[in-house]
Amino acid sequence: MIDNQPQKTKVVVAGVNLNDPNFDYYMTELVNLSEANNMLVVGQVRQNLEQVYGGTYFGLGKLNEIKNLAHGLQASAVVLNDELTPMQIRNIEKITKLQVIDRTELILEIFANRAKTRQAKLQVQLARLQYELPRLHPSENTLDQQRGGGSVNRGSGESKLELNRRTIDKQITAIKKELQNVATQESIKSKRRNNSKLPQVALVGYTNAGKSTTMNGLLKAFNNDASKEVFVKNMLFATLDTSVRRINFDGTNDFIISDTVGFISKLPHNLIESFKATLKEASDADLIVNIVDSSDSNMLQMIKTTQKVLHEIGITNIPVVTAYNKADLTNKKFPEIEGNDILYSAKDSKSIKALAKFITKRIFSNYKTLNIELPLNAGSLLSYLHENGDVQKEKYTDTGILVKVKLAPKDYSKFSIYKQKSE
Ligand SMILES: Nc1nc2c(ncn2[C@@H]2O[C@H](COP(=O)(O)OP(=O)(O)OP(=O)(O)O)[C@@H](O)[C@H]2O)c(=O)[nH]1
Ligand SMILES: [Mg+2]
Repeated sequence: MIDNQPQKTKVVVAGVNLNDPNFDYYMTELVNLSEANNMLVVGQVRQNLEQVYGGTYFGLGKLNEIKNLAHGLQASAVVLNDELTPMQIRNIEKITKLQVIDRTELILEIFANRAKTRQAKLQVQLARLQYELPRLHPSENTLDQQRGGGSVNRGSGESKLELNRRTIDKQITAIKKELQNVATQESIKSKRRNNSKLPQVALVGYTNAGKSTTMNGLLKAFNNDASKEVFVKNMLFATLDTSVRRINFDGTNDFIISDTVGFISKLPHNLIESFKATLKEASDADLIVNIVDSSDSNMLQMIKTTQKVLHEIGITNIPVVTAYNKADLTNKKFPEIEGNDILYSAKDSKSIKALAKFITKRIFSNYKTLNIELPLNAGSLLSYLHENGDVQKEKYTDTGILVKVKLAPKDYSKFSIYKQKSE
């Protein structure tokens, strides 16, 4: 049989611990990320420091330890747990004679390999160029085919560097423009959905927690259309886009459900920025379902990571429920609901039904009826209510417009200032 598996690159992972209680967890993630990038982790090195060395990140003794370990184990690269400065990377390469890959570059590379749609590809390309731009260096000039060292070539190197910068700047502008076009098309679609008044539920969470499997389980049980199913795979960042489906769990209440890109700690800032359009469904949601792999020993850190990323993308005041998935891999009884938590397995049909009920109850129980009096000249507010709520009564009086309307929580708080004094 022919082995089609590409040869794995042997690497050593290394990190500096600045007294961080989560350091072990970050190193575990780094190993998983390296493996997701087709690398074989053969060794680990760590150094406890009060602060990193400005020029070399690690101390010199530690760098020699990394060099000797890697050479002994035939590793060709060292993967580092932080985003390093270009100078630190160059110095470590010089001292260790190893290829140096920092955490940001590693994540960008995985995303680049996984991206399938035009939007995802553009988003990753943008983040990569933004990462590379400040890292251009005269001696590492990609346009300069004949690399020359020393002072003789410096002049030409610098002008080529300028040229390189301008080329990348131009590429960045072009990609941003194209992304804007894609985003406009997406936002038209999303506006159409918003105008249909349907509540939106976003499945979010740590990568590989089972968001897409959950989405498929729900679609299979309640939608019956196999063509609507999304991609599932046991690997980090299987999903890099947002899939949106209309669904109905109880025969009366339709809503929109979305599955999106998974999270991990220390997601590169540029990447989050570039993926904001993809994450828009989550920021517009009425309910966030944080899906967690309950069989993983790092479950608590994974929940915290998701909360942190949600905060970074500006999602702070949307109700969140936690769905503890993969209960079949634990010895706990499931499905089980407790307050805003559910323990379930996306692969178990009884669980999927319980999850559907759990979600339906939470989105629709949040809806409230409000009796308000709008000013007579507030026609635009009234049309907003017609578009976004269920207007049950509307009466013009001498002093204003009396309206009885059923609203989602986000609109409820906006309109409570118009509350009728006496009802
Ligand atoms: N045993 C078990 N495996 C599950 C369950 N849910 C999901 N999985 C598996 O977990 C792996 C990841 O599932 P996905 O649904 O792709 O996870 P995801 O959260 O969408 O991951 P990303 O898109 O990479 O962020 C797959 O191999 C699934 O088959 C579950 O309830 N039990
Ligand atoms: Mg997925």
